[in-house]
Amino acid sequence: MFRRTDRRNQDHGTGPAAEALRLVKVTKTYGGAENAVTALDGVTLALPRGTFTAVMGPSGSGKSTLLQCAAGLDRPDSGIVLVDGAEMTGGTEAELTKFRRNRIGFIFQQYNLLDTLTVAQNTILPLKLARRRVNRARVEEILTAVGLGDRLGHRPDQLSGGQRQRVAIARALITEPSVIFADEPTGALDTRSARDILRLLQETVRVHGRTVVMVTHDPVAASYADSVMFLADGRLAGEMHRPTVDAVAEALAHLGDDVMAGV
Ligand SMILES: Nc1ncnc2c1ncn2[C@@H]1O[C@H](COP(=O)(O)OP(=O)(O)OP(=O)(O)O)[C@@H](O)[C@H]1O
Repeated sequence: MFRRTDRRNQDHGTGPAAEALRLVKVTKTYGGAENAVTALDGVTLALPRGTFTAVMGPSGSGKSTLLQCAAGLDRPDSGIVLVDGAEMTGGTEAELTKFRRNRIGFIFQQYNLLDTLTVAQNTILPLKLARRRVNRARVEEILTAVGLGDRLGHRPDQLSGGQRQRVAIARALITEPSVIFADEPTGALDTRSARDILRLLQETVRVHGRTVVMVTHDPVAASYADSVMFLADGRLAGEMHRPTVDAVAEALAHLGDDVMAGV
C-alpha cells in the first residue's frame, strides 16, 4: 500500500480539469546564505478533486511550509502552484490575495475566529472580504449542516472547542473554495470532538465534493483521509492510500528507512 512518491508526480489519468491542486518543483528556503534552511526541496504533487489528503512527517519536515505555499499564504522561491488548473503563483500580491479569497478555504488548529463577531458573522467574513454577495439562506444551510443551526447569534466564547471548529469549517465552506487547507484541525480538541470534526471534513469531501488537505501529527486523524503524503526533509517521502491507524503509525516510525520502499 505504501509507495515511494514518484508515481504521484505522474498524471492520474483524469486530466487537468479533474485536478484541484498541483505543485510543480516547489522550493522554499528560509534564512540567509550562511544559515539557509531548505524547508521544501522541489515538491511535485497532484491532487484530484473530491479527495481528502493528510500530510504527515516529523517536526521540521516542511508540512506547514507546504501548506502555506500551496494555499498562497506564502510564496515559494521557485516552482508553481496550480489550483483548478489556474496558476496561483506569479501574480502581484493583490492578485494572489484575490485568488486565495475566492478559491481557498482555511481551517486552523486555534480556529482563528473573531471573538466580537457572532457565529453567522464569522461564517460570512470571507464573503465580505471578497466583496461577494451574502445569501442568508445559504449561511443558515451551511451552519445547520455543521450542527450549529441554533447558534447563529452566539459568540465564540459561548461555544465549545469542537463547536468553534465547526464555525471554522462553515467559514471555509461558505465561498465554495476549490481546496480547503486544514492545519492540525483537531490538535486542540478532545477525542470525541476530534472525531466529529474529522467526520465533518470527510462529509465535505464525500457529500459536497470538496478537496481537503490536512496537516496532522495524529495517525488516527490521518486514517480519516483517503490518502496520506509523507514528508521528510522537505521532500515527499511516500504516500499511502486508504490509510489505517496502524499502517500510518508504522510508516511514520520508519520514515526515511529503506524498508519503506517495499511496504
Ligand atoms: N520563518 C522561518 N524562518 C526560518 N526557518 C523556518 C521558518 N519557518 C520554517 N522554518 C524551518 O523550515 C523547516 C520546515 O518547517 P515547517 O514549519 O514547515 O515544518 P513542519 O513539518 O510543519 O514542523 P512541525 O511539525 O514542527 O510544525 C524547519 O527546519 C524550520 O525550522
